Amino acid sequence: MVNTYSTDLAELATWQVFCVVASLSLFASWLFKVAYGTDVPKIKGIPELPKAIPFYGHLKFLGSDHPSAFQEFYRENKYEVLQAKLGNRRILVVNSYEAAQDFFVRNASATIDRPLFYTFHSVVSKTQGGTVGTAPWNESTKRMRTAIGALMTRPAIQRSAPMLDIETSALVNDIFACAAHGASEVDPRIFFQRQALNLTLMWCYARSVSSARTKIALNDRTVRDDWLNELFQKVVDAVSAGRKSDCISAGLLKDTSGTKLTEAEIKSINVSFVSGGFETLATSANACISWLSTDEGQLMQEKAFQDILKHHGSTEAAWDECVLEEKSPYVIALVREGLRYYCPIPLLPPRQTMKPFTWRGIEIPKGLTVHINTQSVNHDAVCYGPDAHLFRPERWLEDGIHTVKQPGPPYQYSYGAGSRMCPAVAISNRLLYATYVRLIVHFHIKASIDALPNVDYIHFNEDRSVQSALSKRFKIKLERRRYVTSLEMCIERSRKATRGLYE
Ligand code: HEM
Repeated sequence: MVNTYSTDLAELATWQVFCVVASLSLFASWLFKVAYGTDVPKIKGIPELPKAIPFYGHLKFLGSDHPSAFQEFYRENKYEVLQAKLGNRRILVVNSYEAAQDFFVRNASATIDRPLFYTFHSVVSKTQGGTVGTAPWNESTKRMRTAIGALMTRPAIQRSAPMLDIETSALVNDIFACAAHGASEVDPRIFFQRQALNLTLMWCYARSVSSARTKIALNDRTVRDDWLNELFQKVVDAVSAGRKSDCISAGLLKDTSGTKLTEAEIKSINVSFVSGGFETLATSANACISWLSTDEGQLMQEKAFQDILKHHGSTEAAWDECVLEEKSPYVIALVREGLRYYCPIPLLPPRQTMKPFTWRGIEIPKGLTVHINTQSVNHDAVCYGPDAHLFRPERWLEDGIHTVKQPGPPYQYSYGAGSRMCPAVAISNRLLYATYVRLIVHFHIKASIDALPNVDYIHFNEDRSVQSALSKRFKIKLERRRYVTSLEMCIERSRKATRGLYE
């Protein structure tokens, strides 16, 4: 007779073994998925970076400077678009100008979304709310972009001229004073940072900051967040009390149109403006001035000076008009070349595909993260010619010498392109134009002998592991132009014209 007790035990043992094996296989399959899997499967037809490792994907292979690693790979292998794994996220990186146009301009509606990142959206952005530049495409983002569009019209920018006047005039005055009126050398970085920060603060909250507070605000995120909340609350109080406050926040709070924004959305626009504007503008201006200060740059300053006089008429007219109109083609070219050459954001904030589309016969799926490698696109020799690696404003002018025709809008990718392109292109170009004009008409900008700038388009950046570039420190000397004596008069005229406009 069969012993039922021992049969049961045997069955139990088999069952236990089965359960252990099943659990182990489930665990192994889960582990494999976590180690090697990606949110979107591999895309057929697009080359993938080599040397992915479990869990990290290509993060270690890419090192701390992702744009340069991708750019190098494009140069060596001619891969205009590459795929890579960052942890378990599959990304596409676009490295050539032509492919960037295909993805962002010709397929603008398919690349309008932005991905959600746990760390950013759940942790970092808790303090001030997210920015428009990191928000996925939804009804709220649509409303915010519409409101921003209305703030960036040509008449709105013309109305901002006094703000630009105050800030560019303050920059010239302060930097010259700090350089002991030409007697000593000066590190210009903090002045450009303060100019950009003040511009966005005035715009959003009708307030500016002292240099001491700029330093604290630049270095301490918590202080900055508290302070932005404080500034916003002041505007809310002023609007509730019926007091006049001439700024974006007040305008949006009082808006009675059908697209009225919530307070959280208005705060988000403010934070987007302050964070979107201050690092980018300051980096572009600082880097361009570093180039101008070199020996080669002296010739460019001279060409710019002559062109400014030709198109504005006189130094004084240029000082007054530059905040209202960009008349000098050479300075316009200088602004454009400065942005092309020194990318304030070398790898653009990611987009996410909203719908599938076909690119050169390859199916690009929905829900895929796409980055534009601006550093690579802006130095793409196929688009800009064999001298793409040189800083040459003349490439944007008809000079009859150079045969490669430069691209039309967006000219370069530092502002991005397509449906989520930077909405502040016109005002940023105007501020950079006015800054260069006001410095060039009064000074020869010369590099320091001991603290030379690094003018290389990759190595100018102090920390290549972070999203926004920041120029390494250097010093310049400001020598007054010999026959131009109107500096103090110009500064005084700006001061009088804008007195009492802002606190
Ligand atoms: C030289 C100056 C600037 C540069 C190089 C720059 C660059 C950029 C770039 C690359 C993007 C992402 C574009 C894309 O995904 O295609 C962006 C977005 C944005 N920028 Fe700028 N920016 C500058 C100045 C400013 C200023 C002054 C403001 C506001 C006052 C501003 C506000 C924004 C906003 C709100 C977005 C988000 C747009 C969206 O996601 O829909 N930017 N900017």
